[in-house]
Amino acid sequence: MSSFETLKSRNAGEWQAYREHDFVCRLGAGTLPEEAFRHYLKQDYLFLVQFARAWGLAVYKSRDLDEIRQGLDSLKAIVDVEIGLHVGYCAEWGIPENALADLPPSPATLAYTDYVLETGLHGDLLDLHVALAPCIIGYGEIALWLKAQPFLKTDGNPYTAWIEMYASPDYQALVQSEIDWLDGRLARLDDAAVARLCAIFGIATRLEADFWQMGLDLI
Ligand SMILES: Cc1ncc(CO)c(N)n1
Repeated sequence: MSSFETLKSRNAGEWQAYREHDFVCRLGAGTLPEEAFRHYLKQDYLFLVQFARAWGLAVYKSRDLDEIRQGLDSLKAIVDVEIGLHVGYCAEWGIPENALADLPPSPATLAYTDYVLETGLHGDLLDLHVALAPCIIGYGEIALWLKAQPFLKTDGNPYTAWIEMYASPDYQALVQSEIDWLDGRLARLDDAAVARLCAIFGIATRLEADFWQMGLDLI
């Protein structure tokens, strides 16, 4: 029987490269250049706006009211809470809101957001969730992974608030509900359908790793 674990284990190399990317390790060690983090934060604002659209698409791709409610809850959480927190967080890092609005997206941002939206547009609700899984579930796993690493710097690490946000019980509960939803859907599929979804998951995971790399390359 397939589950979220199947998507991960069949893309083990991609998943590890994403979770343990140099950008992530340097965040944990507190050695990431602040310019790299600022660049990442700005591009992540653009990502979150497209992420909100992806949940709008999930509402449209829904087949019943329960699915509509689930998509709507996620859309509202992003628009009302997450983007607001992100704008506040950017301000603390010296990036004013008006610097975010007409920012040009980096190629890595475009590649990732276009892939998610394109996958959802042409596929069904499960395709869209699988394309979003590395992002929703990955950040939760990355935060917990970092907290278990011997190189983690806790005192005076400027990135502690970021790590704690994704390690928080609130975020972890969101991760668990996404895993549960995916497990329920994946359990019913035949091998060919699972193989197709593994391919989507692998591409989305690689594009997430490219998003980290973009932070280091400052483009
Ligand atoms: C690129 C990216 N992936 C995932 C998340 C988690 O919401 C985020 N904020 N940004």
